[in-house]
Amino acid sequence: MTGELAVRCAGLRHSFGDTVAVDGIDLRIESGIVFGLLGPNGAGKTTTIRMIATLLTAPAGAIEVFGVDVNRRKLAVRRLIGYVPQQLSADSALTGRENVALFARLFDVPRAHRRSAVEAALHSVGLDDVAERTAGTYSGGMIRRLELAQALVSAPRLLVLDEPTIGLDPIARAAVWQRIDEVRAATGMTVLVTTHYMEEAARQCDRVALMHHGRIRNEGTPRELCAAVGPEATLEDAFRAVTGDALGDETGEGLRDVRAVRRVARRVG
Ligand SMILES: Nc1ncnc2c1ncn2[C@@H]1O[C@H](COP(=O)(O)OP(=O)(O)OP(=O)(O)O)[C@@H](O)[C@H]1O
Repeated sequence: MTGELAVRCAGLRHSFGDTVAVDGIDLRIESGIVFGLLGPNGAGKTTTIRMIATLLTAPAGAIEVFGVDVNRRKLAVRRLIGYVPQQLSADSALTGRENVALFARLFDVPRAHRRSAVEAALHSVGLDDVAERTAGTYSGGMIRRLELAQALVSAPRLLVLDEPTIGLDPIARAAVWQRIDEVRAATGMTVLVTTHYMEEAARQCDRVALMHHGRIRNEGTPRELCAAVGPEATLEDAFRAVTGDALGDETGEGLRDVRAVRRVARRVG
């Protein structure tokens, strides 16, 4: 580990009207790690990462990505980041290859390298064989891997994933993480992921922050956070210990109430 910071946030806030979504967050994410932002629906995770990914302006607070100021140099930051949103970002009418090529253009991959970058991204997620099929014919797990390829095509130093495995079966979830792990091993890419799958976070994340009502309530390695609660404690226990309630429920859906499907239904091509 180099000690270089991939992300630094200080005093980050955001409100939607009267709703305070993010209420003064400080974060330091070291380069090269997988960092998990955990919490129930409505905790403020998506709002936080959208500000880090330059998609939402931070009205208060400072954010730097690899030392670059997000508020002042949005375009420079965008070149460093691959972002996989919770909402569907693949076009079901385009082939897998066309979808990735579109992102290569959008993210300014130099024309001379575009074709090889697209092929490398498709290969890295194991979709080479189906690249000529329209995305509308893909399974949920394949769509998620296609979206990963879209985010990876610009060779980001920071990959930001919003609930990357929501609604996927265990095999598809494992496949998504396997691909992420392989790219990390090859490139040293940093990963920032939001999730409310606590077991997955315990397995995949080097460090996690527990978020509740717009604030970070605790941060550390999964092992540290669990050990602080008890010898047999899980991350869910660690979460309960800091929030003091039955796992959040900030929007009426509990932490355990995993939405069965992605927010936007897949169009069938
Ligand atoms: N565009 C918006 N307009 C109004 N309120 C919003 C908007 N986006 C988020 N909120 C509210 O801000 C709060 C934080 O939402 P956010 O989506 O950041 O939480 P989250 O932890 O990512 O949860 P989820 O997993 O459900 O997305 C919630 O109360 C939510 O209803």
